[in-house]
Amino acid sequence: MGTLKFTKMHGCGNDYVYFDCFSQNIEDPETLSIRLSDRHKGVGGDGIIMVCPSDIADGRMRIFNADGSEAMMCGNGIRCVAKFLYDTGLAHKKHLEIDTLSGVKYCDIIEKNGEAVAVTVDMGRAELVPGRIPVSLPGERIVGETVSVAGGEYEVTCVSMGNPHCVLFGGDPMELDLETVGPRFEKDPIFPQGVNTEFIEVIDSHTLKMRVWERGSGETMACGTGACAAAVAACLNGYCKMGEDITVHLRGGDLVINYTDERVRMTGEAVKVFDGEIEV
Ligand SMILES: N[C@H](CCC[C@H](N)C(=O)O)C(=O)O
Repeated sequence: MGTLKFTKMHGCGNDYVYFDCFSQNIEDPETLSIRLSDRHKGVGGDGIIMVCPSDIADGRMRIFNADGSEAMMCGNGIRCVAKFLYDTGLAHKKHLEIDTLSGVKYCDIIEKNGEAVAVTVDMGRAELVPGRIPVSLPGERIVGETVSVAGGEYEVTCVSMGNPHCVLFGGDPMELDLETVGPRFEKDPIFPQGVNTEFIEVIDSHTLKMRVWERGSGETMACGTGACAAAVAACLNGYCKMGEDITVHLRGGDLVINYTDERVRMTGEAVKVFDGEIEV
């Protein structure tokens, strides 16, 4: 038996248990994520995130959903990883490079009184080719297409931000029975690796309201890659304009997204809640 030091952090209420893996090792992160994500018997969170050393960047992020599955990318998580590296001195730099399973991402720290309070992330290019999302549908891209999915006919736009997203536009997402419809999208066979699903109300050409059902974690208070996918989809469907800032209102807070052909940029908070130790 031993102990692991952790830091609880969140971005817009999307909370994870973070581990400094420069100085400690985690044998079985899948099992640990399932155990610690439990909000009654564990620490509580949407998963765990390991902050690891890297030969090619200032650090490397590994993220595990609450069900133990490892994901390719996490937008709220990478902002907190940047904050962790900056605040702890592991990489006390305003411009940080963080390696992920979907490549190196570039982060700019926004600091106040010597601490990182928010981060701007270059999330890279949005991927629209169905086979690379992946989604098993014909065509060069899936934008505003009505398809049979989740037991019904829905108009969807599919985007990868390193992880798969399915975006739908409609009325107030707070009126949705997300517990019922979310898993139906997540597990639908047209998404061979599962999918994160965003339900969007367009408020105006610069503002979206979003609710999300995340692959491997269920409803979360926010999803950074999901907000990026939603802004990309809003531009592709003509609700918003490329190159202009789009504010996405999520249940846990706001993110500002800017989408161009070359890259998607996201800005949002990164918050430390507490440090702790856990017996393993
Ligand atoms: N559930 C996601 C990973 C977490 C993404 C989300 N929390 C974010 O902030 O981007 C997946 O399996 O692709």
